[in-house]
Amino acid sequence: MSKLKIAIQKSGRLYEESLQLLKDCGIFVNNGKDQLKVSVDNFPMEIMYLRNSDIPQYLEDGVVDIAIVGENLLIEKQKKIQIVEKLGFSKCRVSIAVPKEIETDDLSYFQGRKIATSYPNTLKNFLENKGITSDIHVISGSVEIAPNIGLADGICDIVSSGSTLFKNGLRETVTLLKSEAVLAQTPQLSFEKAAILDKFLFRIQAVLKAKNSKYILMNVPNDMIQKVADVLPVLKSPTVIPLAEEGWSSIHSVIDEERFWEVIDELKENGAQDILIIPIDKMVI
Ligand SMILES: Nc1ncnc2c1ncn2[C@@H]1O[C@H](COP(=O)(O)OP(=O)(O)OP(=O)(O)O)[C@@H](O)[C@H]1O
Ligand SMILES: O=P(O)(O)OC[C@H]1O[C@H](OP(=O)(O)OP(=O)(O)O)[C@H](O)[C@@H]1O
Ligand SMILES: [Mg+2]
Repeated sequence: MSKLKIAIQKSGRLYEESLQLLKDCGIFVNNGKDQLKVSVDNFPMEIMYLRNSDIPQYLEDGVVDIAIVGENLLIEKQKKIQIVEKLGFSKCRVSIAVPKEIETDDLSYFQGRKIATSYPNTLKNFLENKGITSDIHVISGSVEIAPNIGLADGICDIVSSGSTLFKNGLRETVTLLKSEAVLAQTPQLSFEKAAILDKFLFRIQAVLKAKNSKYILMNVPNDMIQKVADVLPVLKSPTVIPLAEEGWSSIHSVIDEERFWEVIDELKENGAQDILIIPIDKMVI
């Protein structure tokens, strides 16, 4: 029987959340990461632990079928690889930064100047579109140090919290792109493997939907049920269960976590009390 080969980062920013996602999908990995190729007992899948930066090539060559990889890296490596699902973690952006004393945010500052980066293709395309010609200096890590050691006038690198820039006396000026972890697939997938991918994707989507949703329950006077139901931005219609106390009901529903904060005041104004918000483990709609 075929197994779907998935590449996961061996160590780094994507590693833990990638494994957690597999676990949330009910896919249990027995071995530690020192073993670079691991089989899964309860799902037709084989896991390969690889460097994030090598993954786009492996996908293109069909060495692996699918992978969890940084979206920015797929853009950088310019491979024709399809993103199957955005996974919502390892969110970051690729930005240009300058020493904080440099006051301009204008890209023309970089005309003829030197920029250090680990993402030369992304930067080159961006600058070309803006009509700027710079000297792109490629380094593979610790890019933020470059201006301090006189290696470059600015940098182009990943920014998340901004703390690495701050600690190195740099200031973010222009954002080139936003990125998050994605599930990507090789261009050619057999019929059998595509069917396994569908099953895996179904599980991933159930996990992702559950992450963004909460189970909500509250007590409401019976004459206010309709008004409260109108306020709740719910999936279908809420479940209404009578309370032991005459004239009151408990309303249950599922709500987007973000929307909850928008409607909480209106729920209270319409008589909702004892509002509980509970995490959901999986969600299949
Ligand atoms: N500070 C960060 N916050 C959030 N996401 C990040 C951050 N740094 C990197 N990422 C994302 O995680 C991915 C992996 O980054 P990481 O630094 O772990 O590996 P890498 O340097 O790209 O590669 P390799 O596995 O080849 O050593 C990046 O491509 C990016 O999408
Ligand atoms: O804005 P922040 O939250 O500070 O994150 C940004 C930093 O994180 C990444 O480096 P990482 O720690 O992955 O080290 P690396 O250069 O060895 O990949 C990136 O290259 C930045 O240096
Ligand atoms: Mg990194």
